[in-house]
Amino acid sequence: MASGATSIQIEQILNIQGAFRALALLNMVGYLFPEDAKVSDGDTYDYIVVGGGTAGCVVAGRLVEANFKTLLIEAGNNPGEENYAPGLQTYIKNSRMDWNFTRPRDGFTDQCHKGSGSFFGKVLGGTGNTDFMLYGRGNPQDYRKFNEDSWNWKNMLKYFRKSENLVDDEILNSRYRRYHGTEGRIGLIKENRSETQEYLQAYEEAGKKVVADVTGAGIIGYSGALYHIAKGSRTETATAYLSPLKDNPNLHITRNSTAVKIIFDENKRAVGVVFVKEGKAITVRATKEVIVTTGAVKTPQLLMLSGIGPKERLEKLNISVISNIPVGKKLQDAVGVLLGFKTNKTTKIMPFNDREYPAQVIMGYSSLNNCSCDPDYQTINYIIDNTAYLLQLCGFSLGFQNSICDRIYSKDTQIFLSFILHLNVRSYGEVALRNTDPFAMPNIFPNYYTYDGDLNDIVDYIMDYYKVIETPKFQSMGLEFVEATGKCGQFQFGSRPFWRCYALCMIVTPGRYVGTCSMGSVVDSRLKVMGVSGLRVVDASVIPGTIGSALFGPTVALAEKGVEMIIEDAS
Ligand SMILES: Cc1cc2nc3c(=O)[nH]c(=O)nc-3n(C[C@H](O)[C@H](O)[C@H](O)COP(=O)(O)OP(=O)(O)OC[C@H]3O[C@@H](n4cnc5c(N)ncnc54)[C@H](O)[C@@H]3O)c2cc1C
Repeated sequence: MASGATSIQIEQILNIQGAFRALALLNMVGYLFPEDAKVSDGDTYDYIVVGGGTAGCVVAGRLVEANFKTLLIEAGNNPGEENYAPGLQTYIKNSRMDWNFTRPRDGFTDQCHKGSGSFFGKVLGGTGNTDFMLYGRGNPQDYRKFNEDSWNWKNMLKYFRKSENLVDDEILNSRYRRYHGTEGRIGLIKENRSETQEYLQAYEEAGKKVVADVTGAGIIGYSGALYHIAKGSRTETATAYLSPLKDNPNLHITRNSTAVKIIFDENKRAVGVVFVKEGKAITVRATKEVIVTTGAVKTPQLLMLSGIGPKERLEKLNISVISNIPVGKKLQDAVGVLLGFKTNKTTKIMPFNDREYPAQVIMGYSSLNNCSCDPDYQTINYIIDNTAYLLQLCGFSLGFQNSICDRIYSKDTQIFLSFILHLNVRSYGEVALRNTDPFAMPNIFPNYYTYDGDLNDIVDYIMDYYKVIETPKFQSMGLEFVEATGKCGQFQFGSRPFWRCYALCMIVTPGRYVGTCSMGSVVDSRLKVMGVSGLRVVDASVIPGTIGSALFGPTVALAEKGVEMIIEDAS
């Protein structure tokens, strides 16, 4: 092990980020989007969409296509080159495009990390323009949590198909073809590199079902991952939905503009928004609706600052209550653990190609009960030849302490990482106002493992998954588990106390925040905010419980469905 390998890599990231900061001044991808709109106090639009992220760009784009004069208010600026080159994703964290949300240390789940937080996009395109680009859609069981027939899996499939443009012969020539779209806005690929095939074969020999595609028909099995990437470039909603409308006079975008309050008339109808740009407060009006799409952390904050939220909390801050509903209350995130393995496979030295995803990824769904069609846990498995990337991912993106990443690191041999994620956590957290300053971060309390059963489940899932690693094929590839924590050795290896200790230290929280404006308690099934009119929320915050995949795909589909309802209601 090279001493301090992780800290050297992190230093390199910081240097390169300095170069990206300078390049941002050139606004190199600015030509893809409309110029900033000149917005004055009192300007009126049909619709105001607050938040130009994953959902917001879909909503604004579709409204403009339907000939509505629409203002999109985005706190961030245009993206940069690093957003579009898949190999440069690591450099986005902690940059100008990161909200830098932090959460209080709980002393329990933060034993082995350098800080507590997650990076969410503050940029046109939002978190879909900064995320890890893995594509998923969840499973039918996840959509039962909506408790609304119109949002069940079968109905959502229409919007997944509508949004997707999948290019992959293996899937398109298989029985899974019918679950995917090929003419939508979001380009998708599945990489079929040779190393992936070898690992898939190992899963198959370990008794796992290997299929062409596990992204959501309730399949228990393994396949190569899908990515929201096309032709070597990240696909996301700003370029997909706004760029084609660049010259449309109905599309108005104001960047570097932070919405601070929604305005209501005496009938509790949302009629406008106040936002701050370059230190100046500007009030704009909507004749039809205000649509909030600022994501699972900022949407509850904006609603609460505007008087929509739990009465007792708002009154403590002297905010006049317009609608007493449980905004912020049902925060959930997926939670899981990272297992690191060394292998006996020599790394392939390949020239760095920023247009390629930096690792090969295999996605799997498993159930403890062999008869069940509903998966209990997901595994995301990274085959890493680029060992610099391993250190960047471990020490920077995931924020583990450097000593942990140094233990997993191997200079010359391939590393295999398995993330095991709980698909049905029962712990709930909260997003709450810290104060009435709209520029202050809200308090984020994810409350991981406050329901102890979640941690016990994770231990079960690790023990179940570990049987795969012990099979002859994986052993012939030299898979050797790394006890990276350096502190769980006091327990007998493989025992429940061992895995419990390990899972707490090696906890991963993938930023799948949902539930803070949950359907059924904050919005109705048409995404209208309860107790007021003229206001909807259309983003990941309305999803009532964890989804069994990363959230970009589900959020795009949700936005397609949401904006269809908005347009229906306008006529
Ligand atoms: C670290 C991380 C990795 C992830 N990796 C993946 C992945 O690999 N694959 C995947 O499918 N999903 C991934 N996700 C999740 C997924 O990308 C997001 O959940 C999804 O994009 C959320 O969409 P959204 O529209 O709800 O919010 P966002 O896309 O975050 O959009 C919110 C927008 O509102 C803006 N905004 C916020 N407040 C204001 C305000 N007051 N005024 C004006 N604008 C405002 C923000 O700047 C942002 O642009 C990841 C998430 C995280 C945190």
